[in-house]
Order: sequence, then C-alpha cells, then structure tokens
Amino acid sequence: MATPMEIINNPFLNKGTGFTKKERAELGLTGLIPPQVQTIQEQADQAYAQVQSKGNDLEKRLFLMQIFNTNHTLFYYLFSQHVVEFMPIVYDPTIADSIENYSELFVDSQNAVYLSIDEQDDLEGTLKRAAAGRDIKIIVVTDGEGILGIGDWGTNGVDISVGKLMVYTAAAGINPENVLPVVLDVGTNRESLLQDPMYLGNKHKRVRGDEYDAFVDKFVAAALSAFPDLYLHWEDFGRMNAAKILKKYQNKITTFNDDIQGTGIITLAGIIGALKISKQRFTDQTYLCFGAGSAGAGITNRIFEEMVQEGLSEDEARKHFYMFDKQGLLFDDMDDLTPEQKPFARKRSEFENANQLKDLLSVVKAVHPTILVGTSTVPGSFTEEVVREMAAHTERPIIFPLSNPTRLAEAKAEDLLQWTDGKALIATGIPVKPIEYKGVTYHIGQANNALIYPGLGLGVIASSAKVLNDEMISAAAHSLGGIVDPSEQGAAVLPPVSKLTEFSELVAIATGQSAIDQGITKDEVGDVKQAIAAMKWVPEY
Ligand SMILES: NC(=O)c1ccc[n+]([C@@H]2O[C@H](COP(=O)([O-])OP(=O)(O)OC[C@H]3O[C@@H](n4cnc5c(N)ncnc54)[C@H](O)[C@@H]3O)[C@@H](O)[C@H]2O)c1
Ligand SMILES: O=C(O)C[C@H](O)C(=O)O
Ligand SMILES: [Mn+2]
Repeated sequence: MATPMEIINNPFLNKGTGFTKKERAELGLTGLIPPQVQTIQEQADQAYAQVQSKGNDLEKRLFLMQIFNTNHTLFYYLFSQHVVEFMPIVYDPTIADSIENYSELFVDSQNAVYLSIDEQDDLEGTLKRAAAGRDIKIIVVTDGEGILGIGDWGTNGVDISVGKLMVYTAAAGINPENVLPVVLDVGTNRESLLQDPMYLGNKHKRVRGDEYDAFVDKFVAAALSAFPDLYLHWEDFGRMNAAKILKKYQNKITTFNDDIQGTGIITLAGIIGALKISKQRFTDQTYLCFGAGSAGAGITNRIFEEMVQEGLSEDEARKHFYMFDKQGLLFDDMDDLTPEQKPFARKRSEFENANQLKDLLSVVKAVHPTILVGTSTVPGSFTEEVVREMAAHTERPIIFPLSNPTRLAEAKAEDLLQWTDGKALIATGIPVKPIEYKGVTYHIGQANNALIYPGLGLGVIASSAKVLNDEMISAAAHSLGGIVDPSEQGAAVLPPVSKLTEFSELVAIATGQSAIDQGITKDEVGDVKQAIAAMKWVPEY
C-alpha cells in the first residue's frame, strides 16, 4: 500500500482537501492536509476563480497545469465543466506558447516519457517504469519536428503529447491512468534551442536516415512489448517522416496519425456539413489544397477517397483535385514531389500558362476551385483578391484556413465573410467566436482534429480493433457530418465544441461498429455502445 506521502504526491490518487475524514484516518492523512473537507465542486469553484484572476491565457494554462500536476481528478472535473473556455487554454493555441517556452517554464514532467536517441538501451524498461503498473492503452508520441505550424521544437514538443492526451480524457472519457505521453528526442535543428543554455533536450542536430528509422522501430517494438493492447497515436512529425511511418505500421498494428488521418476526417466532415448547407453535390466540387504537407496531403487523400466512394472512378475523381505547395501548382515533371503529392500533380499541358501558376491567385483564376483548404503555415495567404476571385466562380465557396496556431491562419473568418458577402462556408483550425454580419449571426465550425481523434480512439479501443482502416475512418467522418442543422442561416459546418463529449461518443460508436462489422476485432464485442460506456471514466471522488 502507498504511504501517506506517496498518496498526496501522486496526481492519480491525490484528492487534496477532498479526502473525507474517514479516508484521512484510514490512509494516515490526518494532519497532512488542512482540516476542512471540501467537495470536488467547492475545490473546482475555488480553482475556477483563480483561473479568472490570471492576466493572460498562458498564465491560466500554467495554473491549470499546476492542478493537473497535483490532482488529475480535480483537473478533469474542472476541464469538463468549462470545455469551450478551457480548450484553447489547455490545448491549441495556448499550447504553442508553452512549447516555445518549455524549458523556461519547466516545473514537472507530467508523467511524460523522454526517450533519447542517445540513451536507447532500455526503452521498454523506461516505458514500464513511467507507467508504474498502469494499464497503458494510448500513447501519443511526437518527435517534435512539426509542432502545429511552428516547426521544430525538439524535446519541448512533449507538451503536444501531454495536451492531446488531456483532450482524449476531456472529450471521450479516456481514463488518465490508461495514457502515456512520449517524446522521441532525436535532436533539434532549431539553432536558437541549440544555443540556449536552458534548453532541456539533446543539444545536437536531428539524427536522420537509418539511425532515426531504427530508433523509431525500436520504440514501437518496446511500446508494444510493454503494452500489448496499445493504440499508438503519432503527432506532429516532420513531413519527411510522418507519412512514411504511418505507411509502415498502419496495417500491422493499431495505430493512427492525427495530422494525416485525423485532419482528413474532420475536414471531410466539415465539407459534408458545408455541402448540406449549400445543397451541392460532392462529386461536382473542385478541390484546391494549399500547403500539401502531412495535413494537406492527408486531407486531399480523404476527400479523394470519398469521391471514389460516391461513385467516381479513380481517374475521374483525380481530375477534381489540385495541389499547391512552395513551388506553386504541383506538376508531374517536378523532381521534388513527395510520394503523397505525386498522385495529385497535374500535367503542364492542361494549362496555357502553366509556367505562371506559381502564386495562389493565378491558380485560383486557372482552376476555379469550389473548395480551398489551407494547411500551409503561411499567414494571410488567402488574400481578399484570392477570395473574391474564388467567389466570382462559385455560389458558396468552401474555405477552410486550417493552419495553427492563430497567428499562422491563412485568413480570418471575419474577413472571409466580408469578402464573400456572407457566402463563404468556413471552418478554421482554432476556435472563432460567432460573427455578426449584416444582421445574421454566423457560427464558425472548428475543423481541428481534436474534434475527432478522441472519439476515434475510444471506438478503436472499445471495439478492440486490430487496425484502424479506411472504412472505419470514413464511418467516423460521416458520423459527424450528419449533425449539422443546415436550415438555420449562419449555421456552422461542424458541430460546436460545447457538444464535444456527445459527438465524441457518436464518432466512437461509428468507428467501433465499423470494426465489428468488418470482423477485425481482437475480442468478440457484442454491443459497441455497451463497450464504450464501460470504458468511460468520470472525474469524481
Ligand atoms: N486544423 C487542424 O486540425 C490541423 C491539423 C494538422 C495540421 N494543421 C496545420 O496545418 C499546418 C501544416 O501542418 P503539417 O503538419 O501539414 O506541416 P507540413 O510541414 O507537413 O506541411 C506544410 C506544407 O506547407 C508547405 N508550404 C510552406 N510554405 C508554403 C507556401 N508559401 N505556399 C504553399 N505551401 C507552402 C510546405 O512545403 C509543406 O508541404 C500547420 O499550421 C498545422 O497547425 C491543422
Ligand atoms: O494540434 C492542433 O491544434 C491540430 C493539429 O494537430 C496541428 O498540428 O495543428
Ligand atoms: Mn498536429
């Protein structure tokens, strides 16, 4: 049995002033906490008042993390009571500030695991010691190279693993005891970190090539050996590794890349929602991907698969897609295309002015997209001219500036509405408050993978699916798109974050049911809803 001090110092066990007199007597805690016993609601009210007194979102986040570090139950109780208010503080965009200042702000490892490429003798032992006997069902792992749109932050990236897992619990009721955040520290190429005496990660350039691949392989083997029922979630790897790693493992183990697959699902759900509003057909759309990296290519591929499912042949479907990256419109004669870009690269012969298609405006003029999705990290790139040009050729342009955090978004929702006279159907990566425009209140959907991955993971785990495949992914996307009420003027294309727990459950049911229907579960699961309900963790004493 744990000693009194071990209990108080363990965030999984600690209740602070919430321990009853009886518990205090039984556990030897009498006198080790102030005499008054508080209910969890009283503790939450007190903590919420403290949060309100903080001057900015980063301060609020730091205070909330203090509660997380000491008492997980109270943290999740409080988070679940204020999901809409706390999501942007605990998670994106404020998490970007905490990552950029990780070393300066460091106080606690938050039960994360730091696996260094320079000390890889006992990866499995390290993972097991971190779990300390807990039954780990989900790992979120990053190597910190492609954090949101802010790039390479080395070991600081661990915060994204911690933050993504917090949302798993807040949205889908995953027991915090079942999760483990991991960072693979393979170095960093950010010179300012390498020069910073305070930087807490490995102070050398990123290890690349075979040595990197071998380290990742070793990690996967160690994680699966330590935790056989693991669902392995990859987050914010660089463009050169993300898709490669996913491809290697997706048919072998239960695994998921959030930037590629999660973003693909939420964006498809948003487009389905938008088309419900505009009453247009999916197969009539022309899609322009702006920023064809992990997320951009992942989304394009998902939308493409949907067109094929809607009845188009692959060749027909492909004609509906254009990709734009640093080089401009992507053509098949370019020698620096990624494997994910190649299938969507066009022929120069399709255009009279192919060599001029190097800026977004010229491309929009040439291809007349009906859907424009930004995952470029280039702020303000959806200019007034670009948007007006797009709107001149389509009645309800679907425009999703998805780059995070806030300062990197391709456009502001408010501007998009103005430039299109309220016609644009918009989703953004970060939360946006409702916008009044010409007497109508426009609700802006948040196309952030956080709206999908918690439910998806819950569905996979509850159904004991062996893999996460395309059918399950498609089922997840459709489960969300159906919730939108298109009749209301100014309706959002995606459901609001305030309903996060409800629709996470819908996503979980759709995902889990698909696995069961396909017969790809490890155990026999009769009723998916029951299996999901049985997994739900509720923050209470
Ligand atoms: N809303 C969401 O749920 C969500 C999910 C994943 C990623 N994102 C955002 O998408 C952005 C990209 O993330 P990623 O993981 O795909 O990164 P990535 O590095 O894999 O992709 C970025 C791509 O943009 C391209 N790019 C850079 N400059 C450009 C320019 N001037 N014009 C056109 N393309 C340019 C890059 O070459 C690269 O291919 C980030 O800001 C990230 O926050 C959002
Ligand atoms: O973390 C987010 O907010 C979404 C996404 O995974 C990203 O990398 O931007
Ligand atoms: Mn991400």
